[in-house]
Amino acid sequence: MHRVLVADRYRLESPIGRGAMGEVWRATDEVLGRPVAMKLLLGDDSDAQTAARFRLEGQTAARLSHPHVVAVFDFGAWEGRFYLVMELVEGRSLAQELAAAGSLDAPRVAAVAAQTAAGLASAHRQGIVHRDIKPGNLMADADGTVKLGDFGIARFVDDPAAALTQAGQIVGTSLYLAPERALGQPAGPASDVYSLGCVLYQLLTGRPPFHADTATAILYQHIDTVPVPPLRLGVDVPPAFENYLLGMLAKQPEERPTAQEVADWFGSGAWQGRAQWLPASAPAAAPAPAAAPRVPAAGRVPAAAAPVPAPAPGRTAPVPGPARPGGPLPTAAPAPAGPAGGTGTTYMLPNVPRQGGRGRRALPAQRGAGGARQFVRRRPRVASVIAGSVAFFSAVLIGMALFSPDSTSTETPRVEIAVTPGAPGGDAGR
Ligand SMILES: Nc1ncnc2c1ncn2[C@@H]1O[C@H](COP(=O)(O)OP(=O)(O)OP(=O)(O)O)[C@@H](O)[C@H]1O
Repeated sequence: MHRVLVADRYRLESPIGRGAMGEVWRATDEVLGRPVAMKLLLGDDSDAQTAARFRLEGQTAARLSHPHVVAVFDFGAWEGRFYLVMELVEGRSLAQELAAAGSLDAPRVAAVAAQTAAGLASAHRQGIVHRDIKPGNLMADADGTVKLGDFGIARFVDDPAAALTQAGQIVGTSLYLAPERALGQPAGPASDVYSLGCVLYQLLTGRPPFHADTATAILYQHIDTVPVPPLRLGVDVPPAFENYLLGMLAKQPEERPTAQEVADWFGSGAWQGRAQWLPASAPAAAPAPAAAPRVPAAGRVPAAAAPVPAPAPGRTAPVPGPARPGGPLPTAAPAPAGPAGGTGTTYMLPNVPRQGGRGRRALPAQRGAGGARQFVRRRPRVASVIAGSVAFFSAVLIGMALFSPDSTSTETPRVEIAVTPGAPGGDAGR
């Protein structure tokens, strides 16, 4: 059979699969004599926006070099179509692994968590947010090593000009979409951590944390519904694992661990232990949260008997999200479901002006009108000290006003009431 040679170099061998943007082929790089994966952009390059997204995918992924990120080798155009040449991952995606097994056991999910988070952390260090973490974009090679692929809709965190989707749109999969994105805010690194939390939850339990008949209903759940702890679903998972996972699903981006913390924590084996609260957002030099008391496998608390930990104030367990925004959620315009599991959806959202700053700290909702309420909820002790101080100084000032030499009187201070001349009963208040 005559096989096509692309760009005088890549011999197409057999199709692997097809996604929203292109078809992926197994190919041979005839110059270097090695197998590769080649993604060919569907259609031609006349659609400038799609072509720009495809080009960005190549440029974005090419910046990354990490054992848990699919390497990108080449990018170009051939006969009016763009192509991307990638490391060939000989194995299957986590979506396929999940479909075959129904659910995965805790050690496997912990390994997926550690490896994916390590790849994600390397992207975040480069200022790149993936924005489409889902089982279909996690590929496992023959020995189970996970690689994060498809940076097709990633964009640089600090580059507003790189927003290649139409103004007012977000792209992603509703099943894994972070609450802040459901509210129309830009994706930050913490949004990827949330999505990874959703994926891990699904791998463990066999179902995503939120599911409903419509994408809009799922978005609401991301915003204000607390996920059911996996232990309550009868899943055999150590309490520490469950607790940490629920922390990744925190509604507030700043309450989630970073990707690097997730990688360190799962990589340390701490997930085998009893529940513990996540450490407060620590400076980079602080020890990783691996300090969890490690419980030998034989001494594990049986999952069914383990209590579900109560949420710590302002930390760890997901808190009910912010009240629903005043207006209705924007109408979802469903797109065809992707092959990787999940409802692939593009949502029309009102334009949210991007604010300065990067990543987790740049989300406008956390700085908005509800800031004082959120502060009180998160720092109740600090808030009560401030309130007490204000009350104390107010009392001192009132006392000074009432008992200063000019106004001091042995009589009970009188309350002056403004009386409208001629008003009946005008002195009734005395
Ligand atoms: N580097 C690769 N090595 C091996 N298989 C790959 C590679 N990249 C993608 N694939 C596989 O090719 C298929 C299509 O992948 P692609 O990234 O185009 O779409 P998708 O992720 O499934 O969906 P979408 O792009 O719509 O999110 C998937 O089955 C995926 O697992």
